[in-house]
Amino acid sequence: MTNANNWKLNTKVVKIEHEDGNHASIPPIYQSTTFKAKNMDEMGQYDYTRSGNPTRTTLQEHLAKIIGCETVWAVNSGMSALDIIARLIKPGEHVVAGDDLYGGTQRLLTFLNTNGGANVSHIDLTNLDLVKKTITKDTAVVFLESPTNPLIKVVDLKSIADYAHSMNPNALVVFDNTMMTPLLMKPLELGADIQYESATKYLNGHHDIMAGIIATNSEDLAKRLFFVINSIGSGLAPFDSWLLLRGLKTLSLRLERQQSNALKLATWLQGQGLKVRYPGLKDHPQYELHHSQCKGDGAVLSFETGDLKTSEKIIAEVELYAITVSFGAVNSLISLPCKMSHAAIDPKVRAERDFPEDLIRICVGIEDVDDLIDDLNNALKKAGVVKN
Ligand SMILES: Cc1ncc(COP(=O)(O)O)c(C=O)c1O
Ligand SMILES: N[C@@H](CCSC[C@H](N)C(=O)O)C(=O)O
Repeated sequence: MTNANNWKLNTKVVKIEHEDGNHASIPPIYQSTTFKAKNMDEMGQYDYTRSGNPTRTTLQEHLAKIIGCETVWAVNSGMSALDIIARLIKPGEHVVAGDDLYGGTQRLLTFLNTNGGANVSHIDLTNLDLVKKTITKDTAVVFLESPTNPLIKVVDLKSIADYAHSMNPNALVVFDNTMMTPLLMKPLELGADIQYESATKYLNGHHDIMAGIIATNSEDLAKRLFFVINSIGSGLAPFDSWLLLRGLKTLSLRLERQQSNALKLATWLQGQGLKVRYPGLKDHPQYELHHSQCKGDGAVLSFETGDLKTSEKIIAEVELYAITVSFGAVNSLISLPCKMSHAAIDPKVRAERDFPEDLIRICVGIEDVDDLIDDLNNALKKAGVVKN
């Protein structure tokens, strides 16, 4: 009699089930393109790594347990995950997407829109009246992300999914859960048909691989998604699958420290009189909504200084934070989204969407929070934002 189904998520992330025949404690890396057939009529489970690989299977099954879903496919980046999902859209179909999605997501959806692949309406998904006006019986797919990167806006997944399905039972609600991870949010339980994540971020946690995951409870969707993955060859490579398996073991521990650091840093920044966006702050406009659908706040925050040059000076002066794009690694990062992660969005579009050019994004790591505050304090002083 096993108790495994009752294990808490903190346990499930650590306990990787696998069997390789030699009883290795850690899942081996099957760094092999091909697998031998017993004979010409019996191919066995694996033939070619594009179609399937045991290390990738171990990862996918492990993730399915963590997410609590039927199927997970591991692919070679978060963008690849989106591309695979987008191939389910038929030419000209109506797609509704947020106006504050990650820059790369916006770029791919814009490409689809301008190349006849889809008819995309980008709207403010925090406005439920607008959502109801825009989603119709002809809407085929709704793309959501929450909290958004980097404006930290929260969308009401359950209400939007219920409404989309009431208008069109076949509509696909697709949720990008990169910011929250399966530990803090369960999009499939809230009505999403497909959940995807850039595993490059928190799931791996060490900024040493690119990876994406796609999760669903629908057997039909799982098959259609696998058809695309196998056809275009976007399954995650064995070594990257192995690194992701390794990274996942510390996900819960990393997130715990990152979130506690993020809340302290956000509170401190707010104390300096800055406009801070973080869902853990009680005055976040969607604090209640966020906490009704998530178990934590993540570790990405952003703040405005009111002046682009001041923001640039702060970023130039920090010593501890790496100036890089991306988030979810164990070390803290700082960036200017309008010039870095979100440069792919036309500046005119950014302005229309109230995307502040001076917005600084911080992705909080696991360092000692006192050092993180000290370093930022020094930079704020040098930039003339604080006096002492
Ligand atoms: C919210 C979000 N979704 C998806 C992606 C794309 O993931 P990847 O970089 O792994 O392709 C990113 C960042 O790149 C992201 O921030
Ligand atoms: N040059 C890259 C930028 C990647 S941004 C990565 C990440 N999602 C973030 O928000 O920092 C590109 O063109 O995609």
